Amino acid sequence: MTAPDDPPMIDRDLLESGMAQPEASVELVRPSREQAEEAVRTLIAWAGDDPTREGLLETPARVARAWEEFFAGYGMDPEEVLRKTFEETDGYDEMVTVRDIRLESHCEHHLVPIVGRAHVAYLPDRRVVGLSKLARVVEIFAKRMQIQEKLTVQIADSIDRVLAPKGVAVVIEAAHECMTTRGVRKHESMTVTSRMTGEFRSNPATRREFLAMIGHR
Ligand SMILES: Nc1nc2c(ncn2[C@@H]2O[C@H](COP(=O)(O)OP(=O)(O)OP(=O)(O)O)[C@@H](O)[C@H]2O)c(=O)[nH]1
Ligand SMILES: [Zn+2]
Repeated sequence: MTAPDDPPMIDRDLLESGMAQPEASVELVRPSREQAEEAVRTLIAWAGDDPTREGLLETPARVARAWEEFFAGYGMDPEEVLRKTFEETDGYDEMVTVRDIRLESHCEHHLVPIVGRAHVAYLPDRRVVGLSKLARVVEIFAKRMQIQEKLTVQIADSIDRVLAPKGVAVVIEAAHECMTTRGVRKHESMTVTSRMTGEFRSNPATRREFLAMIGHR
């Protein structure tokens, strides 16, 4: 039996499967699919409806499947995706920018959608990465429970770590449904976050060039 003051345990299988973020430090025991569906039935009843009526009978299973999509990013390794690079670039050393990457995430406070766009740029140092991989990295971190600031940093820093470029810039513009459909209900509000590393941080001209590329006012 575990003594009450033992250090918290991390479920190793869960960590290795990638379903837990590495910074997790509390006990993580992954419930079964059936337990997850039961939790949905509980929420339906708590909201005031009858989970046994025909229209809602399959809802717990559908919600579980939807969550597998919404949170698929726990099972994926963004650094693995970035590891395949190309060095035959004929000396290309200007900025590479992929802008307007559609972003769909969920806020970790209310578990409701965050929807917007991400713009990702880097200044290559000899090697470049497949363009789709930048969008894949956005996708992997977005498909987790997030706050926009952390999402922005995670995308930029993973590219920085794996590609070791001269700099990385990430800007995210997004609407948070927890601010639009509930709570303060500010329908038009957009949250803009950015993370700049290397030359994007140290050189105002590089930063300006990037902001012009993504059409920032
Ligand atoms: N910094 C940050 N805050 C977020 C993000 N997504 C949602 N939030 C905020 O998280 C906060 C949670 O505040 P709480 O006071 O604990 O929760 P709440 O009572 O539901 O707050 P209200 O939304 O103001 O009704 C709210 O201010 C949300 O707007 C995010 O990506 N980054
Ligand atoms: Zn929220």
